[in-house]
Amino acid sequence: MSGRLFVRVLVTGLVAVLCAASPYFGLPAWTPSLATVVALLSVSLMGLNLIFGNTGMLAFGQAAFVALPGYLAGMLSLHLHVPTLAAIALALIATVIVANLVGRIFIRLPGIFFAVGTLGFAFVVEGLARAFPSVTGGASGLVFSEGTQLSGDAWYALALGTLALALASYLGLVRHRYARTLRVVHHDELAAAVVGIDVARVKSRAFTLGCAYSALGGVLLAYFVGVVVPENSGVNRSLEMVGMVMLGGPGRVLGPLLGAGLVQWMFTVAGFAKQYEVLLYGVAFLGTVLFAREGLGGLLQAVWHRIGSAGKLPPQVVDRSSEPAMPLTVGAPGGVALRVEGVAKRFGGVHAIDDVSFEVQHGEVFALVGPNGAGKTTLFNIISGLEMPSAGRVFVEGQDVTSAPVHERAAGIGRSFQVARLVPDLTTAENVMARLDHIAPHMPEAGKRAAALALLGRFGLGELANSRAAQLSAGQRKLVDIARAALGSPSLLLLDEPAVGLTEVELDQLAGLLDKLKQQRCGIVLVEHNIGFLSRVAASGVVLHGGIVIARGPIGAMLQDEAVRNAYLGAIE
Ligand SMILES: Nc1ncnc2c1ncn2[C@@H]1O[C@H](COP(=O)(O)OP(=O)(O)OP(=O)(O)O)[C@@H](O)[C@H]1O
Repeated sequence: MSGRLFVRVLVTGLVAVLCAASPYFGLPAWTPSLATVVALLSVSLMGLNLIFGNTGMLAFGQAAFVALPGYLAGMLSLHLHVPTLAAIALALIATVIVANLVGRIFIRLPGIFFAVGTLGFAFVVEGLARAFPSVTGGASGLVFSEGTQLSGDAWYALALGTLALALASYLGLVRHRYARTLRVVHHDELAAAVVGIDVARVKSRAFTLGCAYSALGGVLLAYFVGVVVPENSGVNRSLEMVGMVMLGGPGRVLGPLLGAGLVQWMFTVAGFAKQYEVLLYGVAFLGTVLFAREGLGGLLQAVWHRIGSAGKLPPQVVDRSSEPAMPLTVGAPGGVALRVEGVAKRFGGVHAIDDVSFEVQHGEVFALVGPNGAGKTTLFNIISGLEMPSAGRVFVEGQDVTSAPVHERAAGIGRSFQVARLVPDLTTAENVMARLDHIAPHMPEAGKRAAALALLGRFGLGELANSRAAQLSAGQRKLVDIARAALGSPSLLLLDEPAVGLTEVELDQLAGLLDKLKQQRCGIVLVEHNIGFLSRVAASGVVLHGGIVIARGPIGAMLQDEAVRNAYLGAIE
């Protein structure tokens, strides 16, 4: 263990021990009982943090999954006389099953509908708790007496143990590959799908897993407090949970603990001056949203990094440009990388493209040209799997991929966008690794890093490896986006207006990059309005106009064609 790491572990351990012992210091209102509530609530909030903070899903009804296991366990004990531990276990299993079903239903809904759906679920759970008083205790709730069999200190120890286990599992889970995957999904679902992430599956699993944490904290909290009431599962409670996650720092490991600790302590202190309670909440939440969006966790992390990096040299970029980035899957010389066969797409009454066919060879740069609205993006979306065609077929390396989902095509098809779709707070290398996570899932972390550095080095972008994407110029981001698309030597690269916004130097860099990709026998399809650049790098192509192919062949002859000049005059002259 290095000296610096040893100091960090020692400091962390000391702080953890001090925090655990703090309820016995006689701080105002900070008692073992309150600390038990905070610890168990933090476990529940960790679930919401995973769903909302890490994955970006607007789960506004999370309290339902905190209260539900309490109700289920209570009803099993009360009505069916199931022993306590078995009732808790069964209640947890049932809650996770319900969460999985709810997740599967709502996860495919766009942001606000997911939020409203989860709110609706919270209403349903609260409504059921009120509607059947003979089973649920109605407005006065279900009372548990089992919790009193443990002393206050024993409860505190149990809560701390549960929190420690939850934190350890969370830290083990949300790192490296999984952390990057969640970041990319959170930031940009379309880019996530194109780098190979099965977005619906990732979101559904994160939701179920998050609900499992919420349920664990919730069921223990119900036994500790001795009662579960309908309000515990309702919308107000759910929104308070969101507020606590925001206050602690969304996506931060310690965010739930900090948020729960501060809010519950404020709540207890303000309890002595009840009229200030809501005002305190309001000020704390507004202050977070307006002035500290990274929450308390973000502030602490900044301080921690400052201490950790004092006197430390900036990370060295290792030049691995001479190493192969990954085993090259080189296409057969002269083979067909892409065949588009009679593809059509209708959006209602709009014929975006109609009966488009062409082939792209390995090692060829193929131009897809046309005025705005010609159907180029729609065609790219169909080839990469973001849209299904209304008619026709798409073959990559001779394989019919027409109905394959986008993430399953990612290894064979790399795609870049008009505006680079990188995650701003990940480094350049991490953004590149996010693609490797899914096209080479079994590669060890160190191997992925080496492969990312090698790729960036080979394309002259090695110096950017440790910079956050937000620090790069627009042109640099674009080059990184293109290099990332080329990772793993896909059979086919779809580049959407790669030259837009690049300086002369960057254009030369891009031309060099395309040359290297041609040598790797990659088939490249280029949508580009910069005719000078196009003529420099592409040999042949097709011109689309109004969704149909109006010209095809060698680039020079194609652009001289009368019909093309009429349709596309502004761009060519
Ligand atoms: N999701 C959609 N729903 C309805 N119409 C659409 C949709 N996507 C594209 N279209 C229509 O399909 C046609 C082709 O659009 P597309 O974006 O593919 O053209 P483009 O050549 O990429 O244009 P640009 O260069 O401006 O991006 C346009 O008429 C557009 O309005």
